[in-house]
Amino acid sequence: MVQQHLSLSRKDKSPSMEASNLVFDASVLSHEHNIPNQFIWPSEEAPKPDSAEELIVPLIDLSLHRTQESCQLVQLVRSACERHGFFQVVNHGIDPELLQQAHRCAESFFQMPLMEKQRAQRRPGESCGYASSFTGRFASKLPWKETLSFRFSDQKQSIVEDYFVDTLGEAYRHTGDVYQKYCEEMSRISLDIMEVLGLSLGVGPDHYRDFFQGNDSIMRLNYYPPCQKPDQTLGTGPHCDPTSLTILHQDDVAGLQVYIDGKWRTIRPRSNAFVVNIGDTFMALSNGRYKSCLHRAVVNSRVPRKSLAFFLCPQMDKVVRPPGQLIDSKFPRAYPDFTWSTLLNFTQKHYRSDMKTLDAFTEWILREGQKL
Ligand SMILES: C=C1C[C@]23C[C@H]1CC[C@H]2[C@]1(C)CCC[C@@](C)(C(=O)O)[C@H]1[C@@H]3C(=O)O
Ligand SMILES: O=C(O)CCC(=O)C(=O)O
Ligand SMILES: [Fe+2]
Repeated sequence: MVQQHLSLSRKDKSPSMEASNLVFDASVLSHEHNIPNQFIWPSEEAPKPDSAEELIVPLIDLSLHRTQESCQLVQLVRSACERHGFFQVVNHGIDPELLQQAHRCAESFFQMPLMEKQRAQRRPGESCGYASSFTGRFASKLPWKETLSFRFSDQKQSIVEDYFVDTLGEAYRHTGDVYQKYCEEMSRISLDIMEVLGLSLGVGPDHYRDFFQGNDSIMRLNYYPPCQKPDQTLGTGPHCDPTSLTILHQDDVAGLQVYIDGKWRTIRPRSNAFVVNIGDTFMALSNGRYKSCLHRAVVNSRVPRKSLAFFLCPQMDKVVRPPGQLIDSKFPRAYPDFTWSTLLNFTQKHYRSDMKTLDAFTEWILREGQKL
């Protein structure tokens, strides 16, 4: 049976899941030269002052999928996903005006006073809402960022627009409409990418597309205010996304870094491209053939940085299990069956997502008998 609500006693929680009493008000802290200790990361995790080299990841022309030239695209995707799980998509058909509006609406939201943003305050244990850093959620290694997260469902017509109007009022209908359209576009290109991933793994174009039909995804607006000590903190700490596929658009400020061959490397922003990466759930769906790779976001002392992240997730109770064709003696079953609902709960209530989430989760479900 699927365990929907995991009850966790306090003693089960790791110290990093404890809350701090701090308030992160970016309008004050971005000018502060002495940043609070809770934002200072240990030196082995803090970014080095020398700038990271650029990581060149393949540019996938999405307009070529379902054409005779798709063969080349499929090969590029396969080699990127076997190596590190990062690639970019261009010619995706997303209206540049919609993209611009999505950035503008994020800018307007985050520039409002803290009190106004807190009307959408994220509640403990929930993955949606506004968070000014994660002061109420974690005690140390706090991220230098503000986020606004909300749910998108392929099956609920105006879920995003309703979220904005219900949480922030009628004045946010336009913003809600922009993100509703943006998420619909993200969902559309996710399914196209799923076709390419299916072909690249030899299971055909429909297998993963069908699996993610009716997806129940998470959209997150990330806002990284300037920080006067950018070498001591991180905007988003090192982690692998627990979700299935992430489609990220960065504004024109660099900050995304991927850990490859023992080094942090930057993926520079390109206004016409989305950065796509494989998450832990897709790694499990590919039976470990495709990598969910460690990445982070750094901050700078001069300008704010924004990124828009669409985290593709399956329906909550869908069983995450790789297709039979991907299980053989070279690739025996790598992870047990699980549901996205259980993994999401694990990351929100029990374990702070990092580079080891999937292994920690696997051990946990086997130990706790949360298996299906
Ligand atoms: C399901 C999710 C949890 C996080 C948001 C989405 C996908 C990525 C996860 C996250 C970004 C990984 C790094 C740590 C985290 C706490 C963060 O810094 O935002 C993670 C998100 C979260 O748990 O809120
Ligand atoms: O802001 C970025 O560039 C990356 C953010 C990220 O990795 C995330 O939100 O999961
Ligand atoms: Fe991420």
